[in-house]
Amino acid sequence: MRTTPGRGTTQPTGMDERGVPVSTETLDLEELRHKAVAAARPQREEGLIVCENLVRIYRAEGVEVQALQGLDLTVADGELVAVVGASGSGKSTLLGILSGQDTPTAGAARVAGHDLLAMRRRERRDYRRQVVGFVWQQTARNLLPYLTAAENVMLPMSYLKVPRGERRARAEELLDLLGVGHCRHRRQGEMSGGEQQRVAIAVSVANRPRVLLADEPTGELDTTTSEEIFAALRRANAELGVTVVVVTHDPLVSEQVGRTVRIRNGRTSTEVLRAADTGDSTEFAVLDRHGRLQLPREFTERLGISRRVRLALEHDHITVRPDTPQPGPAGDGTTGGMP
Ligand SMILES: Nc1ncnc2c1ncn2[C@@H]1O[C@H](COP(=O)(O)OP(=O)(O)OP(=O)(O)O)[C@@H](O)[C@H]1O
Repeated sequence: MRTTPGRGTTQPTGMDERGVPVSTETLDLEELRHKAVAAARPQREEGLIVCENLVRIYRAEGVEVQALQGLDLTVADGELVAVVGASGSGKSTLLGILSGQDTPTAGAARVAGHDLLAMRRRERRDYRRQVVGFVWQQTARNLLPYLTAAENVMLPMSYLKVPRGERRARAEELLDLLGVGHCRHRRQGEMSGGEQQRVAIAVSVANRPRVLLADEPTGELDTTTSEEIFAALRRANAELGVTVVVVTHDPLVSEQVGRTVRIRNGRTSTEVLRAADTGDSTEFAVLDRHGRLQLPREFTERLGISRRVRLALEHDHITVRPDTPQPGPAGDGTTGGMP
């Protein structure tokens, strides 16, 4: 006998494993609860960094801003990935979450086995000291002005109580690796912007983090100096094995790194992969785990696509067409489409 939904009356219809009578309504609710939990549970994906359906909503003075709207991103151990996107697309928000400075509103984010939504204070502190390193855009923000370059690199190691001799040796090794060994005795004001950023990279990797996060590290630099910074990031990635995620506005970045991920409206939309041997780049649309993809605005505007499209499965591709037929280029009545 079923209960009437919403009435609050429950009729015993069976026994649970302890022999306690269970109503149909209880069973239904239990089942629904299990289903909801299973649906919300992210599918485990391999990767050093795994973001699934990441949402970050800011609330300020009664106004809500959805900075991340279900972002998926997987970065393998040892990768160097650039994140690009228009201003306000959510790049810094993503980096703030990955660095452990901010927590997402919903979704899942794991970095090197740390669940970024569940971290308590102590784990978060250790995570920020040892698992991730950070380089900011503002050169002045990365270094303490009254310390020399070598002292700046040694500082994070002192938090982990690394012996002084070891600290000095590693600082010198890192500064040499990044091409700024000549700056070891200089203070911030005695170095160029590019040198300061390379010292900042040395500081960020001093404690051997698994991940290096850089937010617009070339934002205040000219093109040549920017290339030096990307070369330093590639060096840190190749020689130290640190996984690098760099947010940038630099339009030429896809020539500097193997993988460039574009964020649009708080979600990953496209990726450019660059072949290591030929240097050829190919752009892909990103398909999320629900099969959703974002069509490039220039395509949809060109074909007047706004709310709906027609999909057709061909033997080796899918066509996406406007819901109303468009005249072909030669006025031949064929429809415009996107193979
Ligand atoms: N603390 C905050 N409070 C309210 N809204 C915020 C806050 N931080 C960011 N936002 C909003 O969230 C959205 C994403 O911001 P975010 O800084 O992540 O973008 P971005 O892609 O890094 O932009 P930019 O390239 O200009 O730095 C924007 O609409 C921004 O106004």
